[in-house]
Amino acid sequence: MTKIGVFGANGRMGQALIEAVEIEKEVELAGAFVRESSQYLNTQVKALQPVHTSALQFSDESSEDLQADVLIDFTLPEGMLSHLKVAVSKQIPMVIGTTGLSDQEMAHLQEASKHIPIVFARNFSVGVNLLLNLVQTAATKLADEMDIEIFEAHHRNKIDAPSGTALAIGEAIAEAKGWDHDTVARYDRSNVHEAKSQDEIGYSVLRAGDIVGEHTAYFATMGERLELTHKAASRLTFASGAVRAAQWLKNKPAGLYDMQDVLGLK
Ligand SMILES: NC(=O)C1=CN([C@@H]2O[C@H](COP(=O)(O)OP(=O)(O)OC[C@H]3O[C@@H](n4cnc5c(N)ncnc54)[C@H](OP(=O)(O)O)[C@@H]3O)[C@@H](O)[C@H]2O)C=CC1
Ligand SMILES: O=C(O)C1=N[C@H](C(=O)O)C[C@H](O)C1
Repeated sequence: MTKIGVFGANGRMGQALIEAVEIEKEVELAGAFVRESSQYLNTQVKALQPVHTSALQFSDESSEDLQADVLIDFTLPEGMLSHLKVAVSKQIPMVIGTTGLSDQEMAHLQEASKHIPIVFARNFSVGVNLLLNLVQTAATKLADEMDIEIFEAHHRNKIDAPSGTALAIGEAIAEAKGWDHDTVARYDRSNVHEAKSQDEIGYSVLRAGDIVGEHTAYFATMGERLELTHKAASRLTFASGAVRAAQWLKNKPAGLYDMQDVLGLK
């Protein structure tokens, strides 16, 4: 039995994680953690998530007696970093899905992984992790004069853009091509008054309504176009993947792992 603690437990992903823990038989909820200032502190977890049957209450993430076999964080970069400090000080493995990290924030995460095992993934679905392999095949097998573009669509409340997944797809393509991603990434063409070059990766973003998460990598040339698309229909997909990662991580040595390690896709 793996005891799981969920940070940001009142958030969209926090709620999906609680549901995923409830569904999976080999795990149990050790804690549903919210900020000290949260209106949900000390209220029943099920008041927010009606399908949840646990009698647990939301508890304070800064509490001294916070305990779990594995902690899961899908919050914001600032919150994730403070949760990471807690995990390192208590020597608890951590699964992290928070996106929008700066290079400096990523460096903190890498440093922490010298002390505890961490799974960090910008997408916990099986499909997207397979897609990361498929785009590398397309990038290496297709002719060099392909235009490469990545499109992503998410719900109106998503803060970071492009999505972590879009960037992971772009980085996978750049790696396969032997390109430096930061050099070839093109986020905005509004001031570029010239034709598309074939050694760049263009990104475009849509934010609307309740879209859970859609990503397409385009490989296009004269006369044909290959589109590799993934569509997530429910946040439970990501949450179940994170719970699976937590079970996999429980007895691993310190280090930085990703969802492809968990799924054996490397
Ligand atoms: N890797 C993956 O597969 C996926 C990753 N994500 C990522 O997960 C993250 C969360 O997404 P989502 O659930 O939609 O967002 P929500 O806004 O619904 O939830 C964010 C949660 O983080 C908490 N939080 C924010 N700032 C802090 C802080 N400084 N300290 C402590 N807690 C904080 C919020 O608490 P409060 O309510 O008190 O503000 C809330 O509980 C995003 O980065 C998103 O991109 C999402 C889906 C899949
Ligand atoms: O914020 C979201 O919702 C999602 N975020 C992740 C990302 O940035 O790629 C994963 C998923 O697409 C949903």
